[in-house]
Amino acid sequence: MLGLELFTAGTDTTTSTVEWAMAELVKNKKVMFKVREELKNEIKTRTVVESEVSNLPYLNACIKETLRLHPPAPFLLPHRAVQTCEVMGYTVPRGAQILVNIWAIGRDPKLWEDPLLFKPERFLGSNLDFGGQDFEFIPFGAGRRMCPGLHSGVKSVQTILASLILRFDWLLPNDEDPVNLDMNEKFGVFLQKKKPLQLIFKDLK
Ligand code: HEM
Repeated sequence: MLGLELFTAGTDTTTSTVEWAMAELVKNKKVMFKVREELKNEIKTRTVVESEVSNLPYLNACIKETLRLHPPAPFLLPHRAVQTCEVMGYTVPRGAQILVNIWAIGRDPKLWEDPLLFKPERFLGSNLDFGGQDFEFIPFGAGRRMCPGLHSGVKSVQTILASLILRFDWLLPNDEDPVNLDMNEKFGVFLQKKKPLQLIFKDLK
């Protein structure tokens, strides 16, 4: 049972993050160029292994920026108040169900400059991390019930993206202009791309 829970909690979240990151990279050619350059400089093997992906600041900034704009669990998981408390002048009664809208927090113009733009640079040279301490950015939740799969999830996303970026050029079918790529979302427990991303991979050699 635990294995099944870990499997379901870990797969949709990880694949959704990879899909949104790929969509943003296809759409933002300059970002893709920079991330590919970083990977070419740092990774010398043809097959990327997990131990190689930890020191890739720009790739990591791209992953953070993806999770800011497209958190796979847009309301976290439902929580319940264990006791009555006051939050910003509101009374939250004991037993109330709490949904935290991290999708909206990630796009709040009071917290983020140009919130709707995909700008990984905003995370470079910043200590802002998804470890649950910075409440403006909690794609893995925070506190006792935060995601136990954070490290393995991030490692998987890093390794998958690094492998695909280094090895292939990514093209949209029918010569579609990436600028017009459909970025609409389908809301649910997990946030998915409404139109699944389709790409053609061309071997970079
Ligand atoms: C990019 C990948 C992932 C993201 C963004 C993500 C995000 C989240 C979020 C937001 C929560 C709810 C936290 C809260 O409500 O405070 C959660 C819970 C959970 N995640 Fe992940 N997750 C990811 C990968 C994984 C992986 C790989 C695993 C397992 C191997 C996993 C296992 C779990 C489990 C078991 C819970 C429930 C924890 C509890 O209720 O105490 N997750 N995750």
